[in-house]
Amino acid sequence: MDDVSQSFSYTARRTTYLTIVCSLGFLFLAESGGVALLVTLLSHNLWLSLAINLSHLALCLFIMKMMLAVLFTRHQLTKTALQLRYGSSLNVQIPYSAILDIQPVRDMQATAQPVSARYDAGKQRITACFSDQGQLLLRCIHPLPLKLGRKEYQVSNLLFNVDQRDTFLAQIALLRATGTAEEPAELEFAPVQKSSPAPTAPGLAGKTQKSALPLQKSAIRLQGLTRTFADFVAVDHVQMTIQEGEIYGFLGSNGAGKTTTIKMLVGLLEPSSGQVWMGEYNVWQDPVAARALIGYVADRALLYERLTGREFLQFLAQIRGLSEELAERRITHLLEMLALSDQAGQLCGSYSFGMKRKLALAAALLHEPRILILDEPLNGLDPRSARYIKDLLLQLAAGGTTILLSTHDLATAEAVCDRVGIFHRGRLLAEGSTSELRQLAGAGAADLETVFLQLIQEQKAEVTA
Ligand SMILES: Nc1ncnc2c1ncn2[C@@H]1O[C@H](COP(=O)(O)OP(=O)(O)OP(=O)(O)O)[C@@H](O)[C@H]1O
Repeated sequence: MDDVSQSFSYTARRTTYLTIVCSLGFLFLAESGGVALLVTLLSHNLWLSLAINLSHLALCLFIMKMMLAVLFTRHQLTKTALQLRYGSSLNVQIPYSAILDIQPVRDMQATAQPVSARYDAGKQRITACFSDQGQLLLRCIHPLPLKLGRKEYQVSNLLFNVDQRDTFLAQIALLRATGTAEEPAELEFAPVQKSSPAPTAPGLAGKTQKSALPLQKSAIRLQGLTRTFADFVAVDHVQMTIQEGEIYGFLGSNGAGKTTTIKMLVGLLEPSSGQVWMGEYNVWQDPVAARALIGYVADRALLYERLTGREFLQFLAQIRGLSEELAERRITHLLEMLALSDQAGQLCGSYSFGMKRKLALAAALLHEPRILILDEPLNGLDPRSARYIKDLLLQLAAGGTTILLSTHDLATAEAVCDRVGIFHRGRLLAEGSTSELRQLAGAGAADLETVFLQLIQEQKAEVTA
């Protein structure tokens, strides 16, 4: 087994539990002892009474052992996996790479059940709790075959308790970040270079300056992505890789193909050819798993006009399967963060355009997606809100969220994006950081606007030549 980084027990209410178990054990022992004594007196058979007494004692010890076992809960964080141990029936290892997320919850129902670990086939859940304090719900990316007792089950999520829940979450977040970087064997794709030029950029390939990145997982990958409408090629063999935690901007004039590309990424428009991956999932072969990773804000916000802002978010939280308590906490936080708290009780239909966009962003962030895809996120926002959203995007990316946004606003791209991809007539003309693109465009390109116009000009010249 790997080195144990930290181990967590669960002791809340241990004394109360121990008192209850001991009292019950004592009562059971006294009662069964009385019955055994009665049998001895009535039967006058020494061997029979001895056998009855011994079997009662064995039964008592067995029940006590079962009930006390849960007190020896011990969860360990190793370099690559979380080892969950609860009583004598559950002892499983879950690799960090298999974990979708871990959320604090409070499921009272779970603790109203017997204390032994159990499996719920409907939810594909193992519940290993004996208190509603310090509960965590771990969701797996894929159902995992895990053993409970002697049986193996397909498990999508596990409910368990830990002491020091916040420390546990912080520690596991750290280990997941470092643990995955130490697992090159699990990388779906070879490490790529930050500004690998798009093969669909004739005449420009090789011009971008490459800068090597530390080993990272790709969050989004497009391979030969193409979409035609009748004879018109709206997106033409686009090839790109976006790394985890990167902010990537799609730049391009009207009709360049940005929205069409985004729609294919989020599973709304089927590509004519080519492939798209979100993390390890192919969007068109494994759509449910891929979409679970994404938060998406369309260029036109679609809201339920007859619900209030808060009701709309509550409705989406239910669809996303968030517990009521967690949903309320996140909704309140997001409404505050996006300065919508005062309007949360008003109907969405009465919201201004900018407010609708902010509410759509809150909706996309509800399930804390690993990948955020935003089509023109700053359109229609006042300068203060726009500034606020930009800061928020930087914060999210610093926390590891991958962000892909499309924009016409070159200043935004320059201020926020790690890299930009310039689209023109459905093709990815060039990509790189703004300084790389400036170099690419040659002397005199002082800003992204000059680069953008120059690249498009070059492209026109190439087409006419
Ligand atoms: N459903 C459709 N049927 C036919 N043509 C379409 C369809 N959707 C998009 N197009 C065409 O594909 C091209 C790319 O459109 P897209 O919306 O992707 O551009 P864009 O870069 O997002 O533009 P903008 O910045 O103006 O939003 C356009 O010429 C558009 O007319």
